[in-house]
This record gives sequence, C-alpha cells and structure tokens, in this order.
Amino acid sequence: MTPEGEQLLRDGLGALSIVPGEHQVQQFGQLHSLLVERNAHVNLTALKTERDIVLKHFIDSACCLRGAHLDGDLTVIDVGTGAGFPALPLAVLRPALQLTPLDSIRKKIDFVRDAATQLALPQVQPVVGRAETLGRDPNNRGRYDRVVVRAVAALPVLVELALPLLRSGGRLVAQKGAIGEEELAAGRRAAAEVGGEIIAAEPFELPLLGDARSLIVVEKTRPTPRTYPRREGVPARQPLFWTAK
Ligand SMILES: C[S@@+](CC[C@H](N)C(=O)[O-])C[C@H]1O[C@@H](n2cnc3c(N)ncnc32)[C@H](O)[C@@H]1O
Repeated sequence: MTPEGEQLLRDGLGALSIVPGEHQVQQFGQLHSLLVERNAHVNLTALKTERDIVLKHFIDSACCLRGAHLDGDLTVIDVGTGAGFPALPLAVLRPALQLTPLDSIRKKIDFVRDAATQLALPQVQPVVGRAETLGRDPNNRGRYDRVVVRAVAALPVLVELALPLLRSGGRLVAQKGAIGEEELAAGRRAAAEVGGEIIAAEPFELPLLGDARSLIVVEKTRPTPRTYPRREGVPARQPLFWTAK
C-alpha cells in the first residue's frame, strides 16, 4: 500500500476507535497486494483502486465490530464471504476469533485460503459450500457463536441461512446498506419463524465516505425448526415473508 493508503486505513479505523498495530497495518498492506495481484487473473472484486479497497472492503468490513458483538473468543462463520469480506479484516483486527469464511464459489475460497496462509492467520479455516447445506449438517448446525454477513441477500434470506448455524444465544451480525421498513418487518417475521429476534437495527455512515449503512443483529432465542433452512436456492428464490426483488 502507498503511504496515502496506509493513512486512509488508519483514519478509517480511527473513526471506529480502532488503533491498529504496525503488524496489522502490514497485514492489510499484504492483503491489498494479494487482492490486486489475483484480481488481475481471476475476477474476485469489482473494486480496483487502493482507495476503494481500503474504504469499501477493509473499513467497511471493520464496521461489523460496531456494538461489540464480536468481542471475545468466539466461533464465527462468514456466510458468502466472496474474496474474504468481512472475514479477513476481522481476522487481522480480532485474532481471538475462530473464523470460517464460507462461499459456494471455489476460486473465491482458494483466494481466501491463500491470503490467510500468507498473512499467517491459522485461525481462519475457509470452506467451499452453501449455507443451506451446512445448516443441515450436524457438524455445523447449531455450532457457531456468530454469523457475520455482508452484501449477500435481503434480511429474511439472511435470517433463514444464518439462524440454523447458530447455537442458542448466538447472534447474526449483518452489515448492510440502508434498510427499508418493509425489509426490516419481513426480517422480523422471518426471525420469529426460524427461532430468533432482531435485537438491534442501527443505521450509521461508512467512515470518510458517508455512505449509508446499517448493522442488523439477530439473536437466536430458541431452536430452529427442522424444516429450515429449505433446500439450496429456495431461501433466495422464495424469501420468507418477502417478495424477491
Ligand atoms: C455480493 S458477494 C459478497 C461477498 C462479500 N461478503 C463481500 O461483502 O465482498 C455475495 C457472495 O455470497 C455467496 N453466496 C450467496 N449465497 C450463498 C449461499 N447460500 N451459500 C454460500 N455462499 C453464498 C456468493 O457466491 C458470493 O460470493
């Protein structure tokens, strides 16, 4: 990263009250280089400039730390991680988290695995697969303390994919753009259906850019009925209490 990129990183994290150590800044620099290098051959992300990668991937991912829902020694699965967001920035900033970045696209997970190795993040164990399949697998159902998610689907879909993976008392932390009342209401009904309850819906602005964001937190309050998640693709095609757009 250039000195300007590093400064942008420090400023963005500073706005979230995070002061990164030198090693963490170096790790973000490595991640930036690896992403640019691999993106030249494999389509991983539409964001190309250093400024965009720092603000819209690194800082945007770090916004999942708002509200302290990811503090402590937690097992966390990042559903639909893509090129590792928010999982990789969270792993750099919170080494105590045991992270499972999950995506159905192998080339993306290959990148996340290589990046985790290069950045020396052994607590990151990426998996190729679909959330619907893991949600029905006894080794994964009800096993995680947290599900994190960014830019994957509408709230009712996220809730159906995430809640089966959580232990009782676990939380879904969903970083989204601005969310409308209708989506929130459908998300609330979907959460009740699959065993949870929305405990926070907080609008905020992306540091330095001011783009509208919201952090939605759903707590698992009782076991998910056996009928959820529905089979692969159905949650997104026929979202609970919501018309697919
Ligand atoms: C728009 S990308 C977002 C990637 C990343 N979270 C980010 O914010 O940059 C959505 C990703 O979710 C993955 N995805 C969507 N539905 C999924 C599912 N049911 N199980 C696993 N991965 C899924 C897609 O393959 C894609 O890589």
